[in-house]
Amino acid sequence: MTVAVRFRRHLRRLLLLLASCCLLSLLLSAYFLFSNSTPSMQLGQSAEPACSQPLSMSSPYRQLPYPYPPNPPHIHVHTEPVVLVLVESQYSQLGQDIVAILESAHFQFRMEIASGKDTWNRQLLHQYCTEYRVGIIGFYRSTENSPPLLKLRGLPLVLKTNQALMDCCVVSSSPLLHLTKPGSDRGPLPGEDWTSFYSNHSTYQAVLHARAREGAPGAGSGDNPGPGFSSGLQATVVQDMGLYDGVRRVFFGQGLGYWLHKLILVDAISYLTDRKLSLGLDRHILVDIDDIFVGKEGTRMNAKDVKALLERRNSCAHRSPTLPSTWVSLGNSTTQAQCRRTRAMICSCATPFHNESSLLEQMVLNKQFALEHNIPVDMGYAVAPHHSGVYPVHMQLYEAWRRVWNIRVTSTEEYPHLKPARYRKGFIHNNIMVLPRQTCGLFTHTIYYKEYPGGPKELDKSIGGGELFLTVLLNPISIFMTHLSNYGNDRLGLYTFVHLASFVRSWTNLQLHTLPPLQLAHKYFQLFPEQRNPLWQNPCDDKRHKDIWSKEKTCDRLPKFMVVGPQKTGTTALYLFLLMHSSISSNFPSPKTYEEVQFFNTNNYHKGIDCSAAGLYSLLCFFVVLQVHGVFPVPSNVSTDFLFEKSANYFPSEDTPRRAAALLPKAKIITLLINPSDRAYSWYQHQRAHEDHAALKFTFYDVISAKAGAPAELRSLQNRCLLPGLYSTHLERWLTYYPANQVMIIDGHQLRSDPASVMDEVQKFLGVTPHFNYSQALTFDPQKGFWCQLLEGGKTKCLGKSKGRKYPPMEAEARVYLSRYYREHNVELSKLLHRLGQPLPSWLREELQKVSTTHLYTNTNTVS
Ligand SMILES: Nc1ncnc2c1ncn2[C@@H]1O[C@H](COP(=O)(O)OS(=O)(=O)O)[C@@H](OP(=O)(O)O)[C@H]1O
Repeated sequence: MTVAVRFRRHLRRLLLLLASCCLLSLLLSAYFLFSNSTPSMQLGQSAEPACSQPLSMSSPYRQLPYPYPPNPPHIHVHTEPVVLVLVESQYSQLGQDIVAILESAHFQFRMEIASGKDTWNRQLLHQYCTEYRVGIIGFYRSTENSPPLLKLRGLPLVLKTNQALMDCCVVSSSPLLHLTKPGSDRGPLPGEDWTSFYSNHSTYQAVLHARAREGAPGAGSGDNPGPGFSSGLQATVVQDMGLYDGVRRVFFGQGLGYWLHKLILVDAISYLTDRKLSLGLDRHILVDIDDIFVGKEGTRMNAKDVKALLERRNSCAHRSPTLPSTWVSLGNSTTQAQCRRTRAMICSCATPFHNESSLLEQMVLNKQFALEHNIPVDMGYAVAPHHSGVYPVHMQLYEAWRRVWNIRVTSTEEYPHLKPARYRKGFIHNNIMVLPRQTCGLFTHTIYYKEYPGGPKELDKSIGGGELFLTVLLNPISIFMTHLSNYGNDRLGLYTFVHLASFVRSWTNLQLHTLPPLQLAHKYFQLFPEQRNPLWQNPCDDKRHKDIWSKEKTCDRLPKFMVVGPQKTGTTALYLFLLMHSSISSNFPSPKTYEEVQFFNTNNYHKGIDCSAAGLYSLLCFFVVLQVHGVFPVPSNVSTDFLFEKSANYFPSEDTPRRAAALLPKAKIITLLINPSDRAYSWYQHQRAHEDHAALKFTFYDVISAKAGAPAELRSLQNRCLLPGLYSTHLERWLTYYPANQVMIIDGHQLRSDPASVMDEVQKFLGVTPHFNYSQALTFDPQKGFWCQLLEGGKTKCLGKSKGRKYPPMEAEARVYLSRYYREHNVELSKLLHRLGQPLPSWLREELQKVSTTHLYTNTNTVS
């Protein structure tokens, strides 16, 4: 199949999905794609962001399927708009620039590689956009081969290519403007490959104008570009108000290399989505001043510098306030020696983290010093030197901060990683709110404007539409770190923020504010509640994190694979069989959860991956620290040994796959499936054995067929019986986070009847050596009725009496009910297994057989 044919099919499927979602949600969306063009248009230079309907999976837990799922849980129900970005290649610079903006603005998007030369695609997209009122943003960039003039196919718009332009200005009457304030940017525009637009149709209005550069062809020629354009000026960004063919569009006459295009792009998305994807006008900024006590002699602030800082701050605060107030965070000495010498206010000192008492001792000294010198001690905000202990998290620091300083807020640029900056996030750990910190280019060693790395122009560029400006534009809350020396000498810190505020004020309608750290942090997590819970990563995957991760900690002991369940499918048998292999080991049992760690789906996760008394059950504690206490086997060889954990309730957990993939992206995942009806029944019997009140009181049929108004305990038992059996839904979730070749799906019935052959497959899947011969090591125990470990002398070691219980067979009525209940899910599972190239287990074939028999029966009935 050619790429074009495949893309066409893919696109058709995608659009059908989007279309059906539009109908479902009745949300209008915008959808941007490349403009269609004359035959000479090069899609290699085009990339199109498109807004469409949202993707969000309905949770099977939110709606219990009663009596049969009204909406099968695999149906996508869209609730938020999504941008669809069509790029010609994944290496497209323009595509990457667009994605960077969408990510920074927290707009959901989906990227597709598309060939715009295909007329069929264009027709399909046009039809889609017209029908669902989806807007289009297109970029046109001239090449050497572009004809000087060309007409856009199907639209009354003419393009003039390869121009050198100057003096760009924002057209004040453009209805597209939201963040952007009209203004003029004097001087030449970057590049000589600009395209401008002309039209006689009133649907087009200019958004940006420029003039031909003096001496360039066409300069001063007095073009008449059309009714929506100013005579003699070139329109380099135009908006189509949809009066011609019903589709609203915005066209850019170049990529996003020019800073003003980035600003206009954000407004264009907002305009075409009727403000559904839009940034508010408020921006909060906090500027920390660090290294108060440790600046080199001669570079520290003097009294005049302090006065200048305060004056500037007060004057700006008076005017609306446009220059943020600064909240001074003192401390952060670079070494412990300096720390001791200066006893700075919040000098937590990088080492030694493992020694909580010495950390506490030093903090107490620092606090005393602060109190003696009337330095405020009640801000609840601190930063750590080099981000040590904040991320990756060291419990000792968090504890000491809380106990000595009552710290409630900190900031770091390390979570989840330093780069790319736009991915930085916040989280809350141990009741301390950690905010993302942004970079502003003022490093400790940068003292003079003229010595700015790369030259002063670099700083001015960053302020004037570059990185610093974009940080403020795209983040509702920005925290910057500066250093004392930046406010002495030539006062580069002041220069930077005063100019930044003035640039923001001249080009945008943004309102700049500041707040004390605690209020700012509350605001941050109100805006981004989804960031509250952290997502732990492996500290050894990032060199910077590894460097600040305490020396006595190691990442070698993280699991290489996980048995994730679901419960009652034979996970304990698999666990026992795996441990018989000389290269495979696991955690030792815990008093509460026996062999299961249950880290990712319980409160243990919130304790973090660091080990302390509080984090006793955290994963790394199991795999790292408990070995210190002799609880965990020390591996003989880290690279050939296979550590694993088995927690059977991971399988249906919403959070686990995401959390596991963040910490253990390379881990292999093993899941076992038995007939979901048998699984439900086994769970019910398990609960009876544990004297669960509802399980003892109600029959199995009562449980599975309980209606919406049934008692809570009954409904809860029903959920736990039925929901883990929605296999396709749960598997799809795992497959969103792990590639298919890292996931093994075992037929649990086969494990029960022929464990040796299953264990051979498992060994192959894991790549574990040496090969272990399970057919010699396992034997069928007729008394137990299951396969068990064969011990020396012919004795057997079987699982305890809670595995392989004796109970009456399931009633026929319940089986019929459950077969119907799981019918659709089993069909979905068969499709999924087919997609993965996996054989169907015999229980699934039998269930599918029932489906086709029922269909036949229904059809016959209908005909007769
Ligand atoms: N070799 C062997 N020995 C004992 N039991 C075996 C074995 N192989 C599979 N099974 C089946 O495993 C079922 C228990 O599954 P789990 O271990 O996953 O249960 S749990 O979720 O950990 O409680 C258990 O379910 P019940 O029969 O309902 O007790 C068994 O059917």
